Amino acid sequence: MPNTSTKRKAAVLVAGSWGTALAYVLACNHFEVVMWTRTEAQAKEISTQHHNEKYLPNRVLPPNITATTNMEEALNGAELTLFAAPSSAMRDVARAATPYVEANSIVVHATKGFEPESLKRMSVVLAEELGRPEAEIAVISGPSHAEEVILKLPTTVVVASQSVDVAEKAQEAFMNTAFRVYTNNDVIGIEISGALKNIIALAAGLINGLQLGDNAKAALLTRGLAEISRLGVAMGANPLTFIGLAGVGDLVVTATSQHSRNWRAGYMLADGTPLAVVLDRMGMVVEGVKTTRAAYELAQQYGIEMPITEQLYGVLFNDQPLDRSIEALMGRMKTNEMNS
Ligand SMILES: NC(=O)c1ccc[n+]([C@@H]2O[C@H](COP(=O)([O-])OP(=O)(O)OC[C@H]3O[C@@H](n4cnc5c(N)ncnc54)[C@H](O)[C@@H]3O)[C@@H](O)[C@H]2O)c1
Ligand SMILES: O=P(O)(O)OC[C@H](O)CO
Repeated sequence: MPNTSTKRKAAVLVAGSWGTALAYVLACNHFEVVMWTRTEAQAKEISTQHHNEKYLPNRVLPPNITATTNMEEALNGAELTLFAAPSSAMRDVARAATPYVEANSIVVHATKGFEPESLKRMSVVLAEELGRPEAEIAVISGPSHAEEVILKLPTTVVVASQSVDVAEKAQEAFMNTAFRVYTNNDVIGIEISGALKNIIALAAGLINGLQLGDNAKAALLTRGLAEISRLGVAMGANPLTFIGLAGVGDLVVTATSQHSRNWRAGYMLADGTPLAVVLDRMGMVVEGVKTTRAAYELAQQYGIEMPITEQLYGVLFNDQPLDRSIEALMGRMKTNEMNS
């Protein structure tokens, strides 16, 4: 059915905390936003009660955000299509959406992670499923907790695409006085920094939980950024991206905020709570867990040293005691700061 409305429409797939917060930004910018969600109950809650209680408790959504479980209804006539699924679900969501994404719709994703088995970046997964050139896909990333975006607290992010036109159209759609959007063309760097900072945020939660002090936290962030950049550059990123909003900006906000699910998961792990119990208690996606495995494997593929990732991998997946990990990091061979 052709969309005869003159209002600009955006589709947001799916309705987790980040999809909902970005839907709110678009709604503030006068888009008619239709979210796609898996369950009728959530679609009804959003469309009729204007709440998404599980993912953004106590927040009222404006009436120009509705939700549906019908993919065609969500995507029909949308000039912008935003994918905000967890990385492990991106391919399935994209595959279900593919027949209905408008040919001229700007495609943006907001996901911070890699596809678990293939280790592919999200724009690669989307390009494969949607049958679009990678160059036409944009990623939105940067220091941005949904809990603050929904309160209209000042937030700055980056939209990256190899296509200047796509990046500028996405910038125009999202930007407002509470939500400042920069453009960038380094999709690889933006996607890698957004994914890998979650590993360091998990480790930061552990450091806080173990009360290892501010010196340790500062060292973690700095050396964390060094290993993120090393892998990123090996994968084709621009090194300068890592000192930008999606790099150091997002690393700081995720590793120092109690809003962060990754930080909170690390904090809970510090007292010995098993990973499965932590994830169950969180009830929301903690991308850093799967990303630790992905980065560990990518580091081996690219021959890159990532000592923090390696130690966290041991803690998460091989029951390595935390004190052994600290010893291993502090007892590494003497080296030059600029080497590794
Ligand atoms: N929450 C934030 O502040 C924030 C900010 C920036 C980026 N992100 C990124 O956005 C992505 C989504 O995170 P979130 O915070 O919205 O997660 P969330 O846990 O709040 O919500 C996840 C949503 O995905 C849905 N979902 C899960 N598996 C699915 C599947 N197989 N098919 C369809 N739907 C599925 C869930 O029902 C839920 O609605 C992550 O990559 C995250 O790193 C989050
Ligand atoms: O809550 P987290 O840990 O998934 O982090 C949220 C955002 O990525 C912060 O920019």
